[in-house]
Amino acid sequence: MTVLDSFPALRTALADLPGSDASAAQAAADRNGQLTKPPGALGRLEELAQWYAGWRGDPRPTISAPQVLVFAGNHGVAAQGVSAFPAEVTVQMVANFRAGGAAINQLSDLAGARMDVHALSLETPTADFTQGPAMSEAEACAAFAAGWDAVDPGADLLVTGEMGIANTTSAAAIAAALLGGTGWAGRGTGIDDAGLARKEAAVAAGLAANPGRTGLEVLAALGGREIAAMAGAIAAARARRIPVILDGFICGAAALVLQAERSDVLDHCVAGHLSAEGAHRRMLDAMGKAPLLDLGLRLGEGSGAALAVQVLRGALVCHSGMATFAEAGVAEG
Ligand SMILES: Cc1cc2ncn([C@H]3O[C@H](COP(=O)(O)O)[C@@H](O)[C@H]3O)c2cc1C
Ligand SMILES: O=C(O)c1cccnc1
Repeated sequence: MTVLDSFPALRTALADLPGSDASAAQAAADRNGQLTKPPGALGRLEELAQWYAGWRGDPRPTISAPQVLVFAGNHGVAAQGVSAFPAEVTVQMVANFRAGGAAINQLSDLAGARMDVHALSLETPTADFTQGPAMSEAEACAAFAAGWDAVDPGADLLVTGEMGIANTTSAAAIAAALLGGTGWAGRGTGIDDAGLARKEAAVAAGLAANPGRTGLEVLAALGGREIAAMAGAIAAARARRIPVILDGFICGAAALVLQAERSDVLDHCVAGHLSAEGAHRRMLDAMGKAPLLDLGLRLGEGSGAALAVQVLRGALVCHSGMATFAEAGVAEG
């Protein structure tokens, strides 16, 4: 049982995470070189298949048990008028997820994924970070641990998604604190110009009220429970060698927190898509990740990542199912 009750304990857990299986990745690369296609003709699909093979320790893998995790949390900073929607929408959408009515329900079904929804203390929003830390260390650790424990050890692929009105403000503040610069706030649910100005002011106030923090301290100071839980789930997936497809801007903020703690911690993750939230590209650049899809989505919930499961599946059905030149009697170039 991994102990996750303090930041030092979380740091120990992150330091202990395993790496990819180099011999499985090499065997997959060798197989890729023998498949009936011109070298490199499947583009990024080839790289994806080898990456997945390495993490699963299987040179010829398939995806049979994907899991989609949706975490929900409420944010004190919503009181600053930073979302186009009221905070009650968070709990209402949790009911919608449970009834099967949200976009992520449809996309999880399409991906053949198990989908679990975890509502995290919705009746107790985080504190408004423009005034001080959003969460205590204990609260942040509890949410991280909830995310860690939510990962199905039998899953062979993980998508992490979220729901939390005002969480694009929280994600922007995390990015600003960890990466520096300005312009991290975007339109989120579709806020107007006055709202965007309030959002930028809230991010600036959050940084001023929570100075000099790094990694997990930033998560507690400016994050939310669903963001902490996504960070915990992404880390737990690596502990079990389960590859992760990252979703949009908010999921990206959770990933950034982990990266700030350990620079190579996201090696088991790919970026599912480029969100229409303006600063997502900058965030992905900082992670060194190129998105698989670019469809103008700005929903969250794990939606873009769930769609990208199909791309990864495409990579693996080719890699694992194709004939070699020798098997098919096709002449090599
Ligand atoms: C009906 C509805 C469903 C959603 N599903 C995801 N989000 C997305 O919007 C929120 C972030 O945007 P902001 O920071 O502007 O509040 C998050 O809950 C995110 O998951 C939704 C938002 C709404 C309104
Ligand atoms: O990219 C995201 O995750 C996102 C963008 C806008 C609103 N909700 C989520």
